[in-house]
Amino acid sequence: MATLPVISISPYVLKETSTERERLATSEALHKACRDFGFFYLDISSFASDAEMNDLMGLARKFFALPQKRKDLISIRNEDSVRGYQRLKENVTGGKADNHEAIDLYAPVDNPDKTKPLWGTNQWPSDVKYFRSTYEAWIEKMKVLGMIVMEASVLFASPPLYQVLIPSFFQSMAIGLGMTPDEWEGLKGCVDHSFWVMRIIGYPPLPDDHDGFSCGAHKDYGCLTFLLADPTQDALQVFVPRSLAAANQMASSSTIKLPKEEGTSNGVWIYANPLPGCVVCNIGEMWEVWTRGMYKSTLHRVIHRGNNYRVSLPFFFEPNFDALVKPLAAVVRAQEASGEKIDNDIYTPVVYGEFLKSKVTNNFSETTPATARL
Ligand SMILES: O=C(O)CCC(=O)C(=O)O
Ligand SMILES: [Fe+2]
Repeated sequence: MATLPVISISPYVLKETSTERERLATSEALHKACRDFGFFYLDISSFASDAEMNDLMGLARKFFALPQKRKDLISIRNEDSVRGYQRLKENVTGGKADNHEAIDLYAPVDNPDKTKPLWGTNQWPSDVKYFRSTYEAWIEKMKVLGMIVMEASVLFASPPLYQVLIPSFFQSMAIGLGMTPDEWEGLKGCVDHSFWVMRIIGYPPLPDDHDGFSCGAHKDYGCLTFLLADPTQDALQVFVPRSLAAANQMASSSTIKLPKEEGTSNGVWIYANPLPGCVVCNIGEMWEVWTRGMYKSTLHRVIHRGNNYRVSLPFFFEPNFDALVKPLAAVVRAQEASGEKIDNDIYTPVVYGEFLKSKVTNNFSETTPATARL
């Protein structure tokens, strides 16, 4: 059975030795995957080693194995209610407690003030040696990867348009979604101080009587997610419209009615099991706004019923906190040229930080869980 697309980023990582044809093939594959699924495997073996990834996993496991009291020392309740450690079931998605615990780290801010949502200071476990330095190094790498993938994916978003309108740029690598170089600079300026998020998540097996999921169905908020997960099988599920799953011969774990935010047709949940050397990559809601729906931000969830303790490490490469995210002129040109009818009201401009705040401040009180999705 087919899986989500697998795309190697190595032609962009090893730019000196790759050919333009290889880079274009990667760009085209990224564009198609973002357009069709919003989810794919990114082979990063040319960019990060197995040893690095294993170290991150090992440190996370050491932290989660600590006594509850030691973990609570860095509780989100000491801080701005999002930075730090959340106990099992403290995270809520769609009104239901998620069966996971996690450390959440956010981009550091100037003049931190923990009374302001999202504006506190990160909390690092002092009980696990090398935790901070190892994760800081990984975060720096993921920021670089974010920029590489952004540039690589915008290249091919509407090739026919840029071949027709700006043929002189056809050989150039800086064109993007039919973007002029200035437009690409503008988009880069929306992500060059990414308000990134790193989550270190631990999932005990989901009890049969738990009213909810390991992580309930949601879309990611921002730009690009790079998820490194341990080898546990059949935990992360991605929602794919039925026709697309059938056309790609994808196995489904279950069939359900499409969730209401996705429309009314049927869809299936397919597994996104980890592949060696790869992160699972998906796009967040800001890409949907930038591309007026050309790129899909896809629902996903985690149901971990196995009997091991699963660890996953998503890094969210997000827009700048103050970035104004609005449909890209190049996409509007492409959609108008193709005569596509787009409902503009769905994709109204949004300042990323405001959008994020509205997502995470739903439940800022002592008695209710501190963070919530959807
Ligand atoms: O643990 C996973 O596989 C996915 C977690 C996730 O989707 C998230 O934290 O946004
Ligand atoms: Fe997610």
